[in-house]
Amino acid sequence: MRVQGLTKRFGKVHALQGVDLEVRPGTVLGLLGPNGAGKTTIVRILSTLERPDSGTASVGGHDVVREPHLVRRAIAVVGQYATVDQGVSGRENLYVVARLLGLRPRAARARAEELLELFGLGAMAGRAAGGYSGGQRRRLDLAASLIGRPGILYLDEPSTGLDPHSRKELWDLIRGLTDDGMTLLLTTQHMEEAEALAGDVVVVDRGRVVAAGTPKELRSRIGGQMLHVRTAATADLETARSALRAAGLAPAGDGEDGVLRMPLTRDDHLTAALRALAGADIVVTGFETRTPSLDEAFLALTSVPRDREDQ
Ligand SMILES: Nc1ncnc2c1ncn2[C@@H]1O[C@H](COP(=O)(O)OP(=O)(O)OP(=O)(O)O)[C@@H](O)[C@H]1O
Repeated sequence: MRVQGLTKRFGKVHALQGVDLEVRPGTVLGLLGPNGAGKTTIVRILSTLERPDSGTASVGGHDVVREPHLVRRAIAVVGQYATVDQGVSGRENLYVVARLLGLRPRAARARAEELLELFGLGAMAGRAAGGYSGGQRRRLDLAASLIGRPGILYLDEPSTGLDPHSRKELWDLIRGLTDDGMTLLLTTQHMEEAEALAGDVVVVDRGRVVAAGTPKELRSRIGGQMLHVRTAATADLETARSALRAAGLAPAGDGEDGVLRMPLTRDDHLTAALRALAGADIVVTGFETRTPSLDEAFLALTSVPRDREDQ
């Protein structure tokens, strides 16, 4: 899969502003970014559901604009919301998809059984899919997408809404797919998911690639420690943020949970932060350094200051 200089506008919204990325055959690329970053737009273009305004994209060697039918033949897409028919059994769901893809009844039945087994759905195969748990439904959806043996699979936020146990089960299944040589493009908002599944990660924010590398490289890029600042009054967090920015520092995230976070990428950052906060007219109730979590690393990568937006 190769994407070069992809742009896409929806009215005034610049959803993609020149995206480049590449997924090598047999690997998993994690496409990471916050809400509205442009992930779904990239996947929709690569699925031939949307045309780019400019730039090129090819999938399995086929251009998405000039050879959409060949692209569609090579891929399968698993969305955020299960597409299974809730009224019929898991077995029936897979059988119907297999028949729609042109398999004869006997081959369709065999393929359905094979996938039910592979995805640990054998025991509930005869029950209506509407009664399945979230994790079971997601597994059925994944199984349905694999019936035609696609070489390339797009997974859109595969574990959203699943509990930790079901999420791990799903991750194991997804890992198994690449052992069989499949190429995967995975979109997610969670660094943890990208690290669990993807060899390479591309971070997009506001329609641009802001970082690319292995999950480990991205985590190390923000340096060793993270500063956490709390203030007595919530409104003071904004004052603290402005004071840090004015001192040339780069606080990250929206402070939604009452904590302002900032990566400490240089030795003098901590002293500079102390000075900036001491000079602001606020009551600081917490000031501590921590090893960053993966999500904090991600936040730091996607926190482009507002004044640099859309330049
Ligand atoms: N059909 C559309 N019409 C208008 N605006 C759109 C359309 N599709 C996407 N957008 C806008 O383009 C931007 C990128 O959206 P996109 O859905 O690609 O983001 P995303 O990274 O997938 O977000 P999420 O994680 O929330 O799914 C957003 O500002 C969105 O509102």
